[in-house]
Amino acid sequence: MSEAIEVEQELPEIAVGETLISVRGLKNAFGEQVVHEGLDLDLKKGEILGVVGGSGTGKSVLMRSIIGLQTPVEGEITVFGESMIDRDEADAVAVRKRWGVLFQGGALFSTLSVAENIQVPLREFYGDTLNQELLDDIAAFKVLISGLSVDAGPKFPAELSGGMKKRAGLARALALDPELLFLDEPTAGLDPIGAAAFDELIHQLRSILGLTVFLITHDLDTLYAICDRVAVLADKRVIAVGTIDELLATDHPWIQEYFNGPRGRAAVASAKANGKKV
Ligand SMILES: Nc1ncnc2c1ncn2[C@@H]1O[C@H](COP(=O)(O)OP(=O)(O)OP(=O)(O)O)[C@@H](O)[C@H]1O
Repeated sequence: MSEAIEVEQELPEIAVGETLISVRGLKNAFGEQVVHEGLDLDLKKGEILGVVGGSGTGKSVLMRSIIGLQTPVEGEITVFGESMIDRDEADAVAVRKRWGVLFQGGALFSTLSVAENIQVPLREFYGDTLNQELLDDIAAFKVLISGLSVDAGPKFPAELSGGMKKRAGLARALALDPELLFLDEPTAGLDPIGAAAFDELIHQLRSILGLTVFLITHDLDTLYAICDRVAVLADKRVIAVGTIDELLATDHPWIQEYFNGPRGRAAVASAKANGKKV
C-alpha cells in the first residue's frame, strides 16, 4: 500500500456565504488559441453555482485550472483562501483533500470495482492508516449515500448503467468527505427521469453534507432545479453571473437565446410543474 500523503497545514474555516473560490484575471491558452482572458469568478460557500456556456467556451478548462490540472498563462486563483498558483505540494494537498471531483463521463478506473474506485483517494491520502475493513465500510457508506444499492460495490464499471456510473463517480468524489464538489456535466447522457433524480441527489447532499458545488452543465432543467446562481462563459470570460432572473434581465444575445429559446421555455414549464417559483 502507498505511503499516506502528509498533510502539514490546516486551512482556515470559511463561513457560509463567504468566498470559497476566487478567480481573477485568468488567462488560459493552448498555443495560439486563447480560451480565457480576463476571466473573473467567485464561488460562495454553501451555494450550487451552475457554469454554462456554448461548447468549447472553456468550462472544463476553467474547472481544471481551479483544481490545478491546467496551469494558467496569467491570473490568480484561490481556493479556501489558498493560492492555487505556484503553491508548494503540502499546501496543495491540504486543499485537494477538501474537494471531490466528478469528471465528465465518470472517469472510473475500469479494472477496479466500484468499492475499489472509491478507496483510491482514501489510500492516496491516508495510506496504511486505514485498514481494509474500515476502507470497505467507508466505501459501502459512500455507495449508499450516492443512491446505489450495496450490491453495486463489487461491480466493475462495465457492469453499470450510465446513471449508475455517474453515481459511482459521485461516490468516489465524496470519498474524502469533501466540503467542495466539482461536477462536470453530471447529467449528460442520462434520460430526463435519471437526470432529475441525480439533480435531487445533489440538492439533498448539499443540504445534508453542507457542500459547496461548482457544476458545469448544459442541462437547463438542472439550472432551474438546483442552482442558486449561474455563471455564463462567453467571449473568453464570465460575461454574467447571478440568479436566472438576474441573467434574464441582461440583454446578451447568447443568454437570451439560451434561456428564452424553446429549450429554456420548456425548462421553465417543467420547473413550474414541479412546484418551483420561476
Ligand atoms: N489539453 C488541451 N490541449 C489543447 N486544447 C485544449 C485542451 N483542453 C481543451 N482544449 C481546447 O480548449 C477549448 C475549451 O475546451 P473545454 O473542454 O474547456 O470546453 P467546454 O466549454 O467544457 O466544452 P463542452 O461544453 O463541449 O464540454 C476547446 O477549444 C478545446 O479544444
